[in-house]
Amino acid sequence: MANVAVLGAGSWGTALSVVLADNYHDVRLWTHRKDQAQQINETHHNEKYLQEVSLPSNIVAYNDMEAALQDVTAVVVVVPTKAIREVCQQMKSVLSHKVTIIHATKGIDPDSLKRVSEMMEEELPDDIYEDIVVLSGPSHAEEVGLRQPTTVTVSSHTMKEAEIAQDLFINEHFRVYTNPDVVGVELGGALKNIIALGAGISDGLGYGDNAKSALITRGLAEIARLGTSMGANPLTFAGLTGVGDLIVTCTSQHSRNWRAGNMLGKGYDLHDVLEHMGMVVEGVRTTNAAYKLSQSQQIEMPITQGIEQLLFHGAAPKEVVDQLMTRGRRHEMEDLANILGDQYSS
Ligand SMILES: NC(=O)C1=CN([C@@H]2O[C@H](COP(=O)(O)OP(=O)(O)OC[C@H]3O[C@@H](n4cnc5c(N)ncnc54)[C@H](OP(=O)(O)O)[C@@H]3O)[C@@H](O)[C@H]2O)C=CC1
Ligand SMILES: O=C(CO)COP(=O)(O)O
Repeated sequence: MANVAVLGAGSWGTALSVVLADNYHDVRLWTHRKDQAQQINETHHNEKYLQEVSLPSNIVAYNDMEAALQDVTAVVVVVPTKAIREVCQQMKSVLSHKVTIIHATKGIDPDSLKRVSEMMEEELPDDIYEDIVVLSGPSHAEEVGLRQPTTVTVSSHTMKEAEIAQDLFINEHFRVYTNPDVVGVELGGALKNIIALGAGISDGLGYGDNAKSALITRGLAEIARLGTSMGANPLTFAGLTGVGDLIVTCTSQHSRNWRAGNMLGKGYDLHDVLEHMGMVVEGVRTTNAAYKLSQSQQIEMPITQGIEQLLFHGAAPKEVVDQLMTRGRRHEMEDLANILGDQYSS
């Protein structure tokens, strides 16, 4: 059994700690809030996130990162995308031995346009890890915390590191696959949040299942279009971290992105929506990142473009839907063949 640090005591860090604790690892759940660490250790509940889940005694909360990282063999980073660089800098200042590093964050940085593992590689010295492992897939913390059946994928350039992560997490409730396509796994998990905002907006406007299915399907096409242009394998988007995560995030009321979109569709203002959520809604910043990438790579992403207009330029939800529905005519097979490559062209 291993000593594992989980950096980030939000919903997902807490749920992943439960999986690791169920596998008999000693889990150090690090939080940047001293009062939260104390509260978790006293009550064995995380009162702010995932309150209903009772935490096993082999999860101990820490506020001191140096103490949390002492003698660990693996570190799981689960903070919002915007905190990744800061947390890596803190890690770098106190970690001197080699560990397996896994991240479970889903986003793209709108300033540097980097994926999370790329930002981590920029911030961390390469002598403290072999490779960064990405953990992604359809996995709402609320269900994982209740030990409901869940499947995820771990990905790294070296299979050995992905398999170490697979061994740490896999159990009878939490099935872990491996996939070597880091770019595809990471982009699928980040970009689906944009489409989930769209699905929530559609539901908030009172549109039905036809509209949502259209968003999921055409959303997948634009995710795969940008993804393959950035080096992803198109097959990855047919897997758990592609269509799998897209389905769960667009259809589950656990999804923060869906819920935020739903309020936007009902006419609430973005600032008020984010205040109300009180948890990270990654799709907002990632929409801006993906929009900028689509512009620089000249990739057509009409749904992302519409959501960018709605979030940041005052477009009304109904106006965005009207624009999407009245675009020029398209040939579906040509679109799909373009994503898959020449061998599929008719
Ligand atoms: N929730 C889920 O079901 C899933 C989430 N994810 C991904 O996991 C990532 C984290 O999400 P989630 O846990 O749900 O988010 P939450 O909003 O539930 O929690 C975020 C946590 O990160 C902490 N945090 C924020 N900024 C910093 C910082 N600078 N330094 C240290 N800690 C910080 C927050 O602290 P504070 O309380 O002080 O704000 C909070 O504890 C996201 O990228 C999300 O997309 C992936 C799969 C499932
Ligand atoms: O990534 C998730 C499920 O796989 C969580 O999505 P939300 O951030 O929208 O809740």
